[in-house]
Amino acid sequence: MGFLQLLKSQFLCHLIICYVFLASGLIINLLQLCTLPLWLINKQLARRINVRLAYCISSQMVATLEWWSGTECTLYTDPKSYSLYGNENAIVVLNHMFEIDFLCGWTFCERFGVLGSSKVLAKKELAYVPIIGWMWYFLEIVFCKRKWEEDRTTVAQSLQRLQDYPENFWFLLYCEGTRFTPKKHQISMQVAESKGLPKLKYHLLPRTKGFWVTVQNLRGTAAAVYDSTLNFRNNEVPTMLGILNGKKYHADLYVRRIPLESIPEDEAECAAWLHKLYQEKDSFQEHYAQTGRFPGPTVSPARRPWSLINWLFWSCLLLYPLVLLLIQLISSGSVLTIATSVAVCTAAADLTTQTFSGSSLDDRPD
Ligand SMILES: CC/C=C\C/C=C\C/C=C\C/C=C\C/C=C\C/C=C\CCC(=O)SCCNC(=O)CCNC(=O)[C@H](O)C(C)(C)COP(=O)(O)OP(=O)(O)OC[C@H]1O[C@@H](n2cnc3c(N)ncnc32)[C@H](O)[C@@H]1OP(=O)(O)O
Ligand SMILES: CCCCCCCCCCCCCCCCCC(=O)OC[C@@H](O)COP(=O)(O)O
Repeated sequence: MGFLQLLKSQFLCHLIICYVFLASGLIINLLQLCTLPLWLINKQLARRINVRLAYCISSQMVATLEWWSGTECTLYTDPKSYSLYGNENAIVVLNHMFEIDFLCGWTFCERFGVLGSSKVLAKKELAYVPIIGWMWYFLEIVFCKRKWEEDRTTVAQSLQRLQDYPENFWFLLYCEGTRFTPKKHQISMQVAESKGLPKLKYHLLPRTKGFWVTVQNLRGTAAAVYDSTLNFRNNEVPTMLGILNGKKYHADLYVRRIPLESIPEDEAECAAWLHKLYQEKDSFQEHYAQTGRFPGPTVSPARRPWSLINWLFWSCLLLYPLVLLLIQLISSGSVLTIATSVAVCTAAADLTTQTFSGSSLDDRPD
């Protein structure tokens, strides 16, 4: 293990990264709150400011993936579509298999300049997660309760509001609705069988209602669906904790651009179209399992320095008072104060480990 790798695995480094993220995140949430009166006066300006503030939060996680862990992200796509990425609104359909697949998605958003404005159809519970969830409120993220009777109107209304969004955005949809596990897969394939649909090997059966409502309400707003299929080389199982430990992964993303006009408007036809899409996605994963690559040409869009610059800015700003506090603490010589501080840090460390294990964020019953 080299010196740099040893450094990256040190708990103190993890504590610093998390401290900068949490402290800056709460400051940014507060700044976002201050933009509320502006919404009444100039909504578009308020939206643009919030896009930039959100970038300051999400790009820190991207910086951890790109600059700390050095994870490589390769894009398999048609060169004709490539020039459109980042220059139009799009609905992104992504498989949900890995703990960090959203982070890889964010990395591609960063590289195509749409990170601050990127959106997702997220479960309502995530709205209450400090920093990310609160940030999402100001980004007009669409939340669902996964109760169709309620979602059909609330989701449609939230999507309609995006019609005059002043920046290009990608809207992420995990049609599988939850992360892949063998147990969920088994149940989902029983549903497929009962509906007379072909079985999938690498995906859960897609939930079609969210896709249909999204396509219908973003017609005229989004130009295309980006059908995206993600996998990792050499059967890597990437985790947030691995990223924090500086472990380098190799992500491959296969993207097909499908014009929105080619997707059926009728609900049943749209559902059948989505099922067929997932059968195709399954065949791409099979191809990956057999050959170690997706079909078609590859490009590796370069990482940009902004996420690193943003992280360095917040680190300088927030580590300075922390160092001063530490010096004061040690020079106070009080055993009780020092012991209390160590206990608080240990509790924070425990909380971070639990958060990174993802258990609280990812808990739809099988
Ligand atoms: C160039 C680069 C390109 C790309 C880069 C990639 C990405 C970057 C883009 C953007 C990044 C932006 C942000 C990312 C950041 C973070 C993301 C993090 C987290 C968010 C993740 C989530 O929260 S996922 C959970 C929430 N989302 C969803 O659930 C979406 C999918 N669900 C739906 O669409 C649902 O239909 C619904 C939620 C709208 C409603 O759910 P409900 O349960 O009420 O209804 P359903 O229709 O789903 O259920 C009834 C029907 O389902 C059948 N059924 C029953 N059991 C199952 C089963 N196990 N599997 C499948 N189907 C089942 C049932 O039979 C009913 O069938 P009907 O025929 O009667 O409809
Ligand atoms: C700079 C980096 C330092 C970070 C330190 C702090 C870490 C805080 C991390 C918070 C990240 C929150 C991102 C939200 C994304 C969570 C993904 C998720 O939760 O997906 C849910 C789906 O799967 C469905 O779940 P189910 O309920 O169906 O199962």
